Amino acid sequence: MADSLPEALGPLLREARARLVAAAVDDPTLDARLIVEHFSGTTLTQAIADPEFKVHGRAIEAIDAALRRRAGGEPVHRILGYREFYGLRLSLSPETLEPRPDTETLVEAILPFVKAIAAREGACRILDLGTGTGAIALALLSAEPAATATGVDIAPGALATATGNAGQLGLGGRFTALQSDWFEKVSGRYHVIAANPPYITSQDIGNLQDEVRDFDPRLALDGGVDGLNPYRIIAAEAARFLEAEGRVAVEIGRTQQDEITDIFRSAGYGLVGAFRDLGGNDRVLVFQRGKP
Ligand SMILES: C[S@@+](CC[C@H](N)C(=O)[O-])C[C@H]1O[C@@H](n2cnc3c(N)ncnc32)[C@H](O)[C@@H]1O
Repeated sequence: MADSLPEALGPLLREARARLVAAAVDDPTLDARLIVEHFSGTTLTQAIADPEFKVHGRAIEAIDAALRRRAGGEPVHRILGYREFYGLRLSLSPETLEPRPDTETLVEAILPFVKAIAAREGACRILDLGTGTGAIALALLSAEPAATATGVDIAPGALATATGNAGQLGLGGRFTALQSDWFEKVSGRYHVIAANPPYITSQDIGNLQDEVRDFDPRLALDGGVDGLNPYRIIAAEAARFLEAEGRVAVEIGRTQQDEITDIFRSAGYGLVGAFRDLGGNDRVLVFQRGKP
């Protein structure tokens, strides 16, 4: 049985960090802070200004339980139940992928086009395929007030979470959730089709970091035998749902740029933008139909 946690905020943070160091957690300082602040409702400023501040017993119990889960390998954001994405707090659920900072590259890549269309036409319609928490759609809606988005997912639990997130962020009036196997139930035409589809090969799933393999849903990760199945479907079917001059923006695995460009070229699209993530990896491709 581990020692009980101190009540005073400063020592509590130190002990929380020490437990995570002992469990060889990757970033023990940050995770200890996130857990203590979340369950005690305190801030770093408070810990510095008033380290003797007493945290109440129920919060200590919750922090203790959360530290045990983290030490047992559960990702910190799964324990907190939310993750920040593009400055938005998004709730997670068992059926949603944890949105990653790499995916913010897609938002940044397509946002200038979304804004240009909204300025020219007074509206921009976005289709977010495999919306998960709603991350991509909601980030774009938060940045462009004239945009509307339909978030598609095959997982009903993901759509419930995305709808909840849209409501929490005051974006519910411009976000529609649609349960569909990719385009199966989609109708209408969109200026932007965005997707961060599953792109890990089925055989590589077992080699992923434990925190990804054991806690992100398999449906959000597995892109089939070569990891490219969802891109083939999107490239083959997007044209019927795109406005003239519309763009398709996809997140990709870091080694997939050439193969995915070929898939879209064969379907009549040209590559009009390629973007790297902050780690310098190829991460986002933007296509337009009829371009060389
Ligand atoms: C990599 S996750 C991306 C989630 C979110 N867009 C993000 O970037 O954080 C892929 C998403 O595609 C969804 N998905 C998987 N297969 C699908 C299908 N056949 N039709 C629609 N969505 C699917 C999964 O449920 C998951 O939410």
